[in-house]
Amino acid sequence: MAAIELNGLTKRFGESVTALRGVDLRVNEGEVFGFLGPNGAGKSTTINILLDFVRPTSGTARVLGLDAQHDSQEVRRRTGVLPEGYKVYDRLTARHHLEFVIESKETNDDPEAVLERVGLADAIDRKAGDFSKGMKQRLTLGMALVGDPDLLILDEPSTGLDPSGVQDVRQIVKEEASNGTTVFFSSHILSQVEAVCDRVGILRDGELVAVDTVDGLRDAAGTQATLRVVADGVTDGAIDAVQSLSGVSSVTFSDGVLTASVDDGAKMDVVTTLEDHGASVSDFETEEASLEELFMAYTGGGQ
Ligand SMILES: Nc1ncnc2c1ncn2[C@@H]1O[C@H](COP(=O)(O)OP(=O)(O)OP(=O)(O)O)[C@@H](O)[C@H]1O
Repeated sequence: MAAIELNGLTKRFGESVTALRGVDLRVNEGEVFGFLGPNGAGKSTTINILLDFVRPTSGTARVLGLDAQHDSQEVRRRTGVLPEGYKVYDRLTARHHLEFVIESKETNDDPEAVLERVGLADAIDRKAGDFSKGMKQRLTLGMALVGDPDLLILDEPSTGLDPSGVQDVRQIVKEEASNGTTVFFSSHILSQVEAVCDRVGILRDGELVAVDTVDGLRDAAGTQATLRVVADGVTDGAIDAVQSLSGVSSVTFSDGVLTASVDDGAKMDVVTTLEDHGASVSDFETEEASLEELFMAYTGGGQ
């Protein structure tokens, strides 16, 4: 069974805005899936349809094998959600917020243990209205974790978080996934997405333009890796020879380091060509295209 299954999902707002255009997507159970796209691409609209906060114009959405519209209560009971821009209740404490979710989900979580996980145990009896932006976000994440959900939907979970908060989110996503929870999350922090996701989907202007592992996206986009070679005795002739290799571009040499953009198969050609021209190579490394570069390649810019 798929944890999330979208078929031909289309959403129009009024006459002029089409937020989603026939999106088909299958997210497997237990998968950590990163949902990416520039501002306004349709990520939140998709998430809102999964939770029946928004109704699609056409197409279907199934969540945990249930119909997102007809079975929305059951979907929400089994799903933990961190919605975009959630407003806390200013006069209620962190404990009260959690008790509210624990009651409505009819679970027996310990509020203190949940807040411990999100780094907020010390503030358990403080009013949420006095919390910083990051503390509010931590509280909202804690609320999403209540009841050991089968599916976690996190819309921009790292908004407002400091670096240690970003790391906490990463850790929690990993823990949840290792317990079999499916995690579906949108984020503009692509290094974080790359670190935790099994697969990513890239939405552009309401259309899903890519769904794959990060490695698969690299292969499909044909992006080149950056190769750096530390070598002595590199002559102009050696540099020219490297430059003329197929699958190699943007060759520069300074301070004893030759840098080049290379296709997958051309890395060793660069090293052997340098050696054939009398250079002595002491070290080399390659850096694959980052998810950020891939994102740019698939969307033409903008996060
Ligand atoms: N309630 C609404 N009424 C009218 N238009 C809407 C509504 N909700 C979303 N839209 C429009 O739908 C499009 C997709 O918006 P959405 O919020 O889903 O994007 P997003 O990918 O989540 O963006 P961001 O990264 O900025 O959060 C945008 O053009 C937005 O203006």
